[in-house]
Amino acid sequence: MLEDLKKIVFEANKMLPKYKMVTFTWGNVSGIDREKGLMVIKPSGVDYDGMKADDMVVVDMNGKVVEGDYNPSSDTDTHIELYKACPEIGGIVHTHSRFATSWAQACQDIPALGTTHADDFYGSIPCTRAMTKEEIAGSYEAETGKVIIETFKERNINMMEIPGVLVYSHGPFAWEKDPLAAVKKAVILEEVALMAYNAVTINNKLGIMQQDLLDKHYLRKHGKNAYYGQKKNK
Ligand SMILES: O=C(CO)[C@@H](O)[C@H](O)COP(=O)(O)O
Repeated sequence: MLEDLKKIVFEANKMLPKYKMVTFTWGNVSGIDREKGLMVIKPSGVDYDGMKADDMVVVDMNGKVVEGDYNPSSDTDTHIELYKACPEIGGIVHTHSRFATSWAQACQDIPALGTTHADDFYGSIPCTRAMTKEEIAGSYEAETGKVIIETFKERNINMMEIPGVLVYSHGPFAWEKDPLAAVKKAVILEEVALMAYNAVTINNKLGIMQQDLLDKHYLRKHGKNAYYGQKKNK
């Protein structure tokens, strides 16, 4: 039901200020009803404090508003491009969380340095290239989505194994199978951005963590024999 999705997307958006992922009206969360071909997203520039579920904006997959009184988020076309590219995505989050945005502004991948990172991202979190003048002058947000997809294709990264990206000079996007899980992933992305910043500040000669350790932790949570949250064997 679209009303249920609006409530979920609303709750997910309200988690952003709760987890201190945004200031003022920055950031946005969306969800998708693939059967109806509709996306629900935060209204643009509306304060989180007074926001209601009914303020969420419903758009079709061309970005046309089909329900809602406000303009949809200015990042709507970026979200749409990501949903079109990866059918497994059910929720997308964009924030300006401080440390992830700092890595995006520095145009540096967030390196995989520890098991906290490995639990949720199967490798370094990529930063996109700078966009061309034409891309910026054109449909910037849609082009942003296309550049994200290009980054993952060129680097042969599975979007659900590393469900996050840094958009150069902009900030992080994170995604998951639903909006609430996507917000959790965005919070973890910010945490590992902070940890990585501290680690490289303490030791600027750090390399990426051992692949064996990365594999063990990622697969322990996401592999076919996942351990976390599973009932113990009889
Ligand atoms: O990067 C920007 C603005 O610089 C946007 O991503 C805002 O952070 C959120 O915009 P709306 O979702 O309110 O349109």
